[in-house]
Amino acid sequence: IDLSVTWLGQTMPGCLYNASGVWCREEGELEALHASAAAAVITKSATLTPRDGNPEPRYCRTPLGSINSMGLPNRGFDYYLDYARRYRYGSGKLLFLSLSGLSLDDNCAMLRRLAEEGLPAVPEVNLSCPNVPGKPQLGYDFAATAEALEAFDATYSGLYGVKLPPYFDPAHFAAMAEILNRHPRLAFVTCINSIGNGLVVDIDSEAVVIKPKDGLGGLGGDYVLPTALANVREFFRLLPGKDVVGCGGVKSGREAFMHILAGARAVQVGTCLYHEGPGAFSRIAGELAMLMRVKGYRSLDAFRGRLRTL
Ligand SMILES: O=C(O)c1[nH]c(=O)[nH]c(=O)c1Cl
Repeated sequence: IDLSVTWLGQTMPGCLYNASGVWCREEGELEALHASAAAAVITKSATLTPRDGNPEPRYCRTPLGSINSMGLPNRGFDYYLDYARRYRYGSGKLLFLSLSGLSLDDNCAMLRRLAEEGLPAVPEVNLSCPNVPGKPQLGYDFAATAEALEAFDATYSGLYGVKLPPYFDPAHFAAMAEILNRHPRLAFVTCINSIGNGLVVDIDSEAVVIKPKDGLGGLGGDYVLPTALANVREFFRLLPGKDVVGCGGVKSGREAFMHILAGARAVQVGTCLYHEGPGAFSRIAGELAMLMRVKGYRSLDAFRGRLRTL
């Protein structure tokens, strides 16, 4: 059973890695991911300067997944760039740097700095952080997204990707695809980020469960799987020549299989990784391999994007 993935001009040993934000803010966490069965590593979304993020409690586990309003706590771009300078690319495990500047200038400054280093690390620009008060999600502003991508192309000459928020309407899928298809070096989109601004209520305390934004936060886990699969399948259809990375609701080989069937090139794990730790990657990979064996598939190419309609 071959779980390897060839994309971005490289071959990584498997198809699973972490969702940005989870188990990837500190170097020790990143090293634990690299040492695990994860096939790649992506860093916590970086801002130009370090951030403490929102007041706690800002993350809560629920029976169906998670809610978070972290507020972009991170060590700042230089910390992750330094890690990228020392990363062992020879392992075959790709390194992605997630960038989430608080302005277009900040995103371009980080892309410019990354371009100057000429490192194999691949940028994934986050268009979808839902938890910085006063900052609407760029990915829901089509004009601003179009402007940003023009600036990214002018700043960064390599391949890059974007992390998209979930969309919920065919007109929005079409509008975003029309914009994304203008950019040949935009090699992949990662679908989806958390479903923004959910509200979890604790009926015993009769209160919300996180402090920021009066309890509003991004949802992950079982809550988001059908929405994640829809975004993967729609953008797989609408973005010829680009890769789609599936993210959302993956907690076993079953959901990883669904994402790949929907068209995902590779699959990220967030909420499940937060709760289980990096051991989740070998478990999920083993379950996926077993599923493929039972179904008679020897590689991911044998079923990627083959979701049947009725
Ligand atoms: O609050 C966060 O840090 C956060 N939380 C999310 O669920 N997605 C994001 O992209 C970010 Cl940047």
